[in-house]
Amino acid sequence: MNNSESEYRLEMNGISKSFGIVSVLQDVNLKVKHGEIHALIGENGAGKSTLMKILSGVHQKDSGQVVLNGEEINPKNTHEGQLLGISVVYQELSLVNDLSVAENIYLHKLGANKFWMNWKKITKDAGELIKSLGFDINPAARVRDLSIVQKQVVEIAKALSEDTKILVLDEPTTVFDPTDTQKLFDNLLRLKKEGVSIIYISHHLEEIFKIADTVTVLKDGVDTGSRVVSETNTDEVIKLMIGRELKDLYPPRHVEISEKPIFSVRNLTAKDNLVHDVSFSVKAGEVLGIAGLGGSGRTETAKLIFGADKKKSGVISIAGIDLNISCPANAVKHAIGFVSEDRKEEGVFLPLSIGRNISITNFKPISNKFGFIFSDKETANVVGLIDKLSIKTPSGKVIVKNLSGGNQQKVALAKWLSIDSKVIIIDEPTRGVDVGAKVEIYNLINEVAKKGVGVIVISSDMPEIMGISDRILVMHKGTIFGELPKEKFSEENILRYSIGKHLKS
Ligand SMILES: Nc1ncnc2c1ncn2[C@@H]1O[C@H](COP(=O)(O)OP(=O)(O)OP(=O)(O)O)[C@@H](O)[C@H]1O
Repeated sequence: MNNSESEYRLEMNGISKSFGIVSVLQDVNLKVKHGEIHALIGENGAGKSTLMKILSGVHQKDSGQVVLNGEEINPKNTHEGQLLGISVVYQELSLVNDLSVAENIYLHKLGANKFWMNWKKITKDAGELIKSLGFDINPAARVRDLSIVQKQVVEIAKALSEDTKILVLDEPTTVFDPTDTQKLFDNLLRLKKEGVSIIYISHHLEEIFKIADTVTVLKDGVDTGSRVVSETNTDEVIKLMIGRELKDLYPPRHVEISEKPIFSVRNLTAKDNLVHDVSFSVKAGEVLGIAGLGGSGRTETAKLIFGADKKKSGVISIAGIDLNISCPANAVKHAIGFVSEDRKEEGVFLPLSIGRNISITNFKPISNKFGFIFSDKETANVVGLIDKLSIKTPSGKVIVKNLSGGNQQKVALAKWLSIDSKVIIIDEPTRGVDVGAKVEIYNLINEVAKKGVGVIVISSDMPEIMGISDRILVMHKGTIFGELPKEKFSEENILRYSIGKHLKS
């Protein structure tokens, strides 16, 4: 059999890559067949995205060989990668906010020798492409005005607007609810049938066992093995990933919950009415989960509380005292913390160091009365948190932009855990975070609750929200539709409330 008849469409052989003195990939092999879904998994910072960036032309390898359809390739940039049929949907959305959906999808077609495009036709094509994926988004809308779920769909449509041979999806479902995830899977199975090879990166192991044919595991820049999915199991895969067995994904909670609420909202209604009549309270030490489908108003409720969105009416109170929260700075002053779901836009400052990001919410302990920051104090302040959250970095001085996605998420979290909040709202706490680090984040949530903080966790991850909450509120159409005490937790009950149905008696 000569190379061009190989059973593999893609072979990445012995790939190594360093950034400066940091070695990120060492002698990595990845072999992907025609028309298969190949999962690529590993802890945060293991090198998954870097390997895919070498494949697509963003980075150049130091050594090794990439063979596509029997021919060695060396794309120098993403445009060359695209011409070879390699399309990547990155974890960090790369859309241009001020352009329309259609312009974003077809922008790359404006090559060096093309200055004019028929935008009317392109808008129509973009609409059809999105519809063919089973979603409904106005192709003429500005990307800035889309929800994060819609932005992710546009990213996927953009990747498919080319003649794609290899489609790489880097954690595509982190913003999706179960219905959207299923739609994506249907599309992937269709593409697979059409012969497209799909490389699927995810920290959700259940997704891998649902749709992937093969799985390759990376650990600290080395591939620790590939397995046929039907011949392996979760325990084996976790062991390849973290080098040990994992006992409790959801650590047991030993936290005393107060009698009285520490935080409450009454009849909270947004100026645009998209969220209306939301009333609930959280007790000190309690972890309150908020579930619901995308667009049900979970994140919008958090933003209203935090003063990031304007409210029409409603009362917010801490320890029984009514507050007037007009803006996020005001919310922080009243000891309300908020970890946003949109890491890139609102969660971290990418050009700043880890240390500055963590201390930005609270400069007082590390600055003098004129506001000068003592950088040694700042560094000392963050070292503990870096350690606690296992943020993979040589030092707190590293620029956040250069961290892996999951480690950026940990920085976003550490930023808020470093201040003394009375209530903290965490929107999708483990988005993009590997299974080992998830446990560390859950432990930290328990620790924060133990200090008497009321913790509100918004999550689309059903096992997670059931695993860490004391009580779950379910939102539907902008308001709270139902409340589940621990003994009523089940995926079915959450889903029923999410779609506006009552529980079966
Ligand atoms: N441009 C860069 N400069 C310096 N270091 C980098 C750069 N890009 C990535 N790294 C480092 O390379 C390592 C691997 O990162 P990568 O993004 O490939 O990990 P990952 O497996 O995709 O992680 P995650 O699951 O968190 O997304 C990390 O330690 C990261 O900090």
